[in-house]
Amino acid sequence: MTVAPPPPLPAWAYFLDVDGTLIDLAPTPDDIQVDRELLRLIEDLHRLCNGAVALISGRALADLDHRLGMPQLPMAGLHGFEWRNAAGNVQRHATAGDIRSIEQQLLPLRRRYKQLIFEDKGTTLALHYRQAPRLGGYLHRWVRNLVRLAGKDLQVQPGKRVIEIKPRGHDKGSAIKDFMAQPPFFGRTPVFIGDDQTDEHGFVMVNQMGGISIKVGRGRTQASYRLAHVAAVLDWLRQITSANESHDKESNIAVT
Ligand SMILES: O=P(O)(O)OC[C@H]1O[C@H](O[C@H]2O[C@H](CO)[C@@H](O)[C@H](O)[C@H]2O)[C@H](O)[C@@H](O)[C@@H]1O
Repeated sequence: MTVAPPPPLPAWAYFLDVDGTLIDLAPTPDDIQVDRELLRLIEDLHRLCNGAVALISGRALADLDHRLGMPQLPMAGLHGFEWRNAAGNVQRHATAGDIRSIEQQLLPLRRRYKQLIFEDKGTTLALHYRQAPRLGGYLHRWVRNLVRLAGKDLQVQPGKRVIEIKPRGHDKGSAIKDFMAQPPFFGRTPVFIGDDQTDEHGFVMVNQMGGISIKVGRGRTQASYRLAHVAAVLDWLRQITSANESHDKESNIAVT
């Protein structure tokens, strides 16, 4: 069922997934297009919501900073394993599990299937098969088995044409909970928008907090609301900025 979310309010706290939510998916992680209009929208939202806007991504903070160039923006990276709060303090959670051994064991797969893209994010690893979708089932079984044999400290996080291996203990839900305990998020109604399986942790957390969870696109979800695609997300968020523009215009008219 498709339920449209209510109009957004500047008094809420906004947690935004990146790939597939703010930015259209691309053939490879490096191919995403970040346009100026998106950056302006994020900046406007951040200002109009008194700073209560954070990105919640599977990408690393360094990657997001490199692509977006917004070093002041609160963000959680690596599915919740690192985060930067509104004061600019960066925290990286301690991890267990031998991710380097998994990296070594993935080498034969990478040598055999040249279409696979391997993303080493330090704390987590991602194996992308968007260029070879038919390998998906086989790769998922292979990696699941590998991670199971490695013990209980690591887990598989499936995503869109990607299999990620990450430590247990943190996720997008825990990142949102951490942000909500601090200013300027504290006391606001949390909104989380995401499109992928890793975002389900965020939806569950926001639902528990009485917030607004929004799934982008199709598929089973714990989210309460749905938006069809990236353009619909941006249009929905723009209601805040355009309402403010018309308010400014009205005040200008009143003053002059
Ligand atoms: O949590 P997100 O911000 O949505 O990040 C999830 C993963 O996104 C990236 O991979 C996905 O997007 C790529 C570019 O569009 C696409 O080629 C790939 O198939 C998708 O899975 C990123 O590369 C991962 O590190 C993120 O975890």
